[in-house]
Amino acid sequence: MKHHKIVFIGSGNITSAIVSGIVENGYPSQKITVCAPSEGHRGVLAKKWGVISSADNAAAIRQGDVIIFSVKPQKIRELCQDLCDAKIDFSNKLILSVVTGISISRFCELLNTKLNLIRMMPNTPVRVHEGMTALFAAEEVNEADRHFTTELMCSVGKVCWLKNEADINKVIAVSASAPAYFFLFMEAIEREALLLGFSQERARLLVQQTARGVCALVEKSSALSLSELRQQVTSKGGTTEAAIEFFNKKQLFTIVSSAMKAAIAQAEFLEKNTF
Ligand SMILES: NC(=O)C1=CN([C@@H]2O[C@H](COP(=O)(O)OP(=O)(O)OC[C@H]3O[C@@H](n4cnc5c(N)ncnc54)[C@H](O)[C@@H]3O)[C@@H](O)[C@H]2O)C=CC1
Ligand SMILES: O=C(O)[C@@H]1CCC=N1
Repeated sequence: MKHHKIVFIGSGNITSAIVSGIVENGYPSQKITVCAPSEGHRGVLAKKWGVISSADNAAAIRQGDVIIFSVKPQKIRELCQDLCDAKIDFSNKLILSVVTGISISRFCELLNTKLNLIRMMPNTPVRVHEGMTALFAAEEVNEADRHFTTELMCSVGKVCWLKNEADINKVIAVSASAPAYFFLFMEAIEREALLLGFSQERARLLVQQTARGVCALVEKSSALSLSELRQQVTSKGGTTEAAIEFFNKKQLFTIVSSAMKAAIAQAEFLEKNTF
């Protein structure tokens, strides 16, 4: 992989996960700058991974080849206004954005220029090189930039390219927000294990190792559907059946469907109402 100078604008959760993942996998830390107004997270990243840290977005962007926007959507307008005031030339840079709810056309409008922009929707497991990242590029983005972005994110997990920008909002519901759904489910099982009298350490082990085993089994069993794997655990008249029947009675599928629709609706709301 080419080692371009990468500048992250925003040093929060997802930047931290990507930076940790790519540096651990050999991306040279001195080719990475992390920006944020306050020392906090960027200081931690600089100390832990040896990346460069800066409070000056404009100066960092000027010397960067690849700029990754990684701030909350609510911050983007003010940020772009500052960058417009600084009269930055974006023409020879690859712009990557993980920002939810900001379309390519909106970004160009806010920065008042055409951008060589790829939207990325990663998830926090990039931290352990097991991320899932969806990508969408504007038509004019060249093959070399698409290739660099694919390689960068493949170094911390799997990548898929989307044909429609609108699918970014769907991917948020399916894979970007989804780690939180799995954590929530694990939390619920862990909490009940504690109430059943297991120690914190034992409860965590039981939940964690089960989740790990489930993922490994799913990966090894590509010929079986998820439903078939579930049925292999569920004996007629047995314990699992009793639990699954309860989930079904409470309409777990409807709950999950409504939750995912809520995530998509929020992405669409942010698209329309961030400004
Ligand atoms: N956390 C996640 O799992 C994922 C987040 N995203 C998206 O990534 C973006 C960032 O999310 P998080 O990292 O979770 O948020 P966060 O709140 O943890 O981090 C935001 C960062 O932006 C910085 N910031 C705020 N204003 C700034 C400015 N003017 N200039 C430079 N930096 C500034 C903050 O100091 C902070 O470091 C959001 O748009 C989110 O939707 C996308 C995929 C997954
Ligand atoms: O909750 C959020 O808005 C971001 C987008 C995907 C994961 N976290």
